[in-house]
Amino acid sequence: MKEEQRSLLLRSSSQFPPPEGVKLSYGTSGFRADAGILQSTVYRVGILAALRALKTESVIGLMITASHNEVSDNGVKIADPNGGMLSQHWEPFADALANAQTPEHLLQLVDEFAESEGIALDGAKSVEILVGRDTRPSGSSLLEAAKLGIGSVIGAVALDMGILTTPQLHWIVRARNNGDKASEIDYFEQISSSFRLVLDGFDSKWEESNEVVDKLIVDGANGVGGQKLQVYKEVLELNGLVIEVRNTGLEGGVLNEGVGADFAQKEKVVPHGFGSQDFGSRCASLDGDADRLVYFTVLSESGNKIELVDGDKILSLFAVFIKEQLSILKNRDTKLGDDYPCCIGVVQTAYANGASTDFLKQQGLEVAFTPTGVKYLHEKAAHYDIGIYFEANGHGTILFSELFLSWLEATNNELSSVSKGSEQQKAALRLLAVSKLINQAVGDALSGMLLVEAILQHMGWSIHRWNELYHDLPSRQLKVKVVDRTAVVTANAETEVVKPPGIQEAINAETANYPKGRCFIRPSGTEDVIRVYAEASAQDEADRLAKSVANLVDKFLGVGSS
Ligand SMILES: CC(=O)N[C@H]1[C@@H](OP(=O)(O)O)O[C@H](CO)[C@@H](O)[C@@H]1O
Ligand SMILES: [Mg+2]
Repeated sequence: MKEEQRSLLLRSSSQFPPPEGVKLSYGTSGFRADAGILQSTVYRVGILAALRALKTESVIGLMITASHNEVSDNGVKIADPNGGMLSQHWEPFADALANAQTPEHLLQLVDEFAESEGIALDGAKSVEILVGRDTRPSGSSLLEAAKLGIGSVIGAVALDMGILTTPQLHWIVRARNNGDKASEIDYFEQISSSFRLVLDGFDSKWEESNEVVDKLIVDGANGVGGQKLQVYKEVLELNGLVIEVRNTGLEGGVLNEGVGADFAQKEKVVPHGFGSQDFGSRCASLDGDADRLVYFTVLSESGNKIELVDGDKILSLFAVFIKEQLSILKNRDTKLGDDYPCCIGVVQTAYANGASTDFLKQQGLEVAFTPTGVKYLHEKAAHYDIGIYFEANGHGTILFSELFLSWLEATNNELSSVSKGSEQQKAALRLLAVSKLINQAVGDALSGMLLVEAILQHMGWSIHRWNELYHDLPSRQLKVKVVDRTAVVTANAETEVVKPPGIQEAINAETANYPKGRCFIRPSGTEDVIRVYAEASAQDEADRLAKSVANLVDKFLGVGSS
C-alpha cells in the first residue's frame, strides 16, 4: 500500500472510533443497530464497498437502511455488481473491519485482505460506489460517514443517489453494470411499461367477474416505499389500476410504528390508518425499505383483525401463473424448434406456512428450503431456469436464467413470424414482460405488487379468491430477549437447535402435544432476540405452543438462566 493511501486511511479512521463493548456482525441483511452507534460501522462499510468495487472492477451499491426495525435503528449493507447481496465469503472480512479497535489494526486488516484478494491499492483504477438511504432521520449523517469511508480508498468515488427503496438501489447497480439506463426514472419507466406489456397480452377478466375490485389501498409503512408510490403512482395507474397510498410518512406518523408489512404479518391486526371502512377492500402493506410486500383484507366491520395474504400466497400465485404460461407455450407446434426442458423451482424457509408447501408440492413443483435471509434464497433460486423465492414475510422475487430468456426470445421471434397473436406467442411475450417487471436483483415490493395486480386481473380473481388457493395452518411468532442470542446454534435450514444441549429435545416433547404441531427457534440476524415460530391445527394451540416454547427459551437462555 502506498504511503499516501496509508496515511489517508489512518487519518480518516481516527475520526471514527468503534463503539465500546459492542461486537457487530454482518447479519441476515448487513449490519443493524441503534443508529447512535453506527457511524464507525458505516464508515468502514464505505471502505469495504470501495475494496469490493476495486476487486470486481464494477459499480457497487451501499444502502443505509434498517428495513422493518424501529426508527431509532439504522443499518448498512452492500449490493454486489449483479445487484444481489454481498458475496458471502466477504462477510468475515466485513465483521473484522467493523470490529477493528484501532486505526492501526484497521489498516493492517485492509492491507492483508487487499493482498490476499489481489486488490491493488495504488489508485490506478477508478471505481464508483452508489450510496442510497431510506427515510430514517439518522440516514443523512450516516451517509456522510459512508462517503468518508469510500473517499479514503484512493480511486473510489461515492455517488449520492439520495433517498431510494433498497430494491431500487440494487436494481440501479445491476442496470449500471449491464450498461442499461439506470436512473430512478428508468426504474419506474421499466416497471410501468413492462406492467403494461404483461397486461397487454390479457383480457382482463375483472370486468366479467361479479366480485368488483376497484382500487388497491397501500400501507406505505411511513417509509420510503409509501413516499415513492405517492409520487409515482400517476405513472403507474394504468389499465384501470387505481392506487390509494396511506402511511406515506409525509403527513406525520412514525416509520414502522403500528404500520408496515412486518407489523401486519406478525401481529395480524390492521395497520394504523386502516379500519372498518376498508372492510372487503384489497389492501397491501410495504415494509420500511419497500423490499417486502404482503396483502390483507380487513376481516370484520367492527374488529381490527386482518386476513393476511402473505409471501407464501404471493409465491403460490406467481407459481400458478408461471406454470399456466409455460403450459400454454408447451402446446405450441413443437416443430417450430427444440422444446426447452424448463426447470422451475420454488424456494422457501422454515417460516413458510406448512399448508403453502403442501400446496406447491401438489402443483408438482420442486420446493427447496434454505436458512432465513434472502441471500440464501436468492442463491438457491438462481439454480433454476425460473426460480421463485419468497420468505413468508413477503420478501421475494422470480429469477429467470439467461439461458431460458434467450430461448424465450428466440421462441417468441419464431412464433411471431408463424403465428403472431396466438395464445402461445402471447404467453412467450408475457413471460418476457414478467422478467422485466419483476426485479432480477432482489425482492421488490413495488414491482412485486404490480405483478400481483396483473395476475389477479388476468385470472379475474378477487383477493378472497386468491386467498382460497389453500388455507393457512394457524401460526404464531414470538420473540424472546436472552442474555446471548449467539448461544443458539441451528442446523437443517434452522429447523433444529444443536446448541445449547437439551433444548431441542424439550421443544420436541412440547410440540408432540399438538396435532400438526411444528415449532422451531433461531437467533434473529437483525434484532437482539431469539425468534419462536409455532404452527398447529388451531390458533389457540399455535399460541400455546409458541408461548410454552418461549418459556423454554427463557429457562435455558433468559436473563434468569445460568
Ligand atoms: C422471521 C423473519 O421475518 N425474519 C426476517 C428478519 O430476519 P431475522 O434474522 O429473523 O431477524 O429480517 C430479514 C431482513 O429483512 C428477513 O430476511 C427475515 O425474513
Ligand atoms: Mg426490508
